[in-house]
Amino acid sequence: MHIVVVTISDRASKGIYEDLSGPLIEDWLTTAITSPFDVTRRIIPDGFESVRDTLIDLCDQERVDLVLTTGGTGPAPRDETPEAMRAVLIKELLGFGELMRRISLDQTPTAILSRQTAGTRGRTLIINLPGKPAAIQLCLDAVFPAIPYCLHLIGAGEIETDPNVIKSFKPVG
Ligand SMILES: Nc1ncnc2c1ncn2[C@@H]1O[C@H](COP(=O)(O)OP(=O)(O)OP(=O)(O)O)[C@@H](O)[C@H]1O
Ligand SMILES: Nc1nc2c(c(=O)[nH]1)N[C@H]1C(S)=C(S)[C@@H](COP(=O)(O)O)O[C@H]1N2
Repeated sequence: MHIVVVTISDRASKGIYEDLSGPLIEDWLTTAITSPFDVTRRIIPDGFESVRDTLIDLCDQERVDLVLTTGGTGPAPRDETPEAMRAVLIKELLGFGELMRRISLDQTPTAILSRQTAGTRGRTLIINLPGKPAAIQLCLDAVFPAIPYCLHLIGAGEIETDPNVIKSFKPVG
């Protein structure tokens, strides 16, 4: 199970501020997943080509099972993560963005500004999270119960979670 966390931020990629969201995602995964996996992190600038080329490389060359991105989902001119996703995904999974926006509204009214989405390309599942560190745990707690089954359905690696942290749901039969 190979997982890659991609932080998408002009300023974090230039070292103007420290990337907090990428490490938060890695820590969350380490707490929640009990089966063998490895996780690597990348930090890239915002922008359509930057995000598209990174995601295609991770899916088609690196054959990563799960890609979690953070940042670039808002309405600002340089926020082009959703446009890049549209160029990369073969199947969009709209429920991920819908659930994360719904749950995030309890935290902030600006949750509706995130255009985060998810989907698959080959045997890779890609999920966007907002850039704000405060969004990470909330969004992962919300959507992760469905991720092991999704990975199973697309023929990616199998994943087990600690039921005290995340109860994965797998339909029987
Ligand atoms: N990866 C991150 N680590 C730490 N803080 C972050 C991260 N991403 C976003 N933030 C925080 O959330 C704020 C808003 O994030 P947003 O993604 O809108 O940044 P931005 O204004 O588009 O600029 P940039 O893309 O250069 O980070 C940032 O100013 C920063 O304080
Ligand atoms: N849970 C949660 N979702 C959130 C936020 C947040 O603080 N918590 N910030 C919102 C804000 S202010 C913006 S602009 C959008 C897009 O952020 P991004 O461009 O960093 O991805 O995510 C939104 N979703």
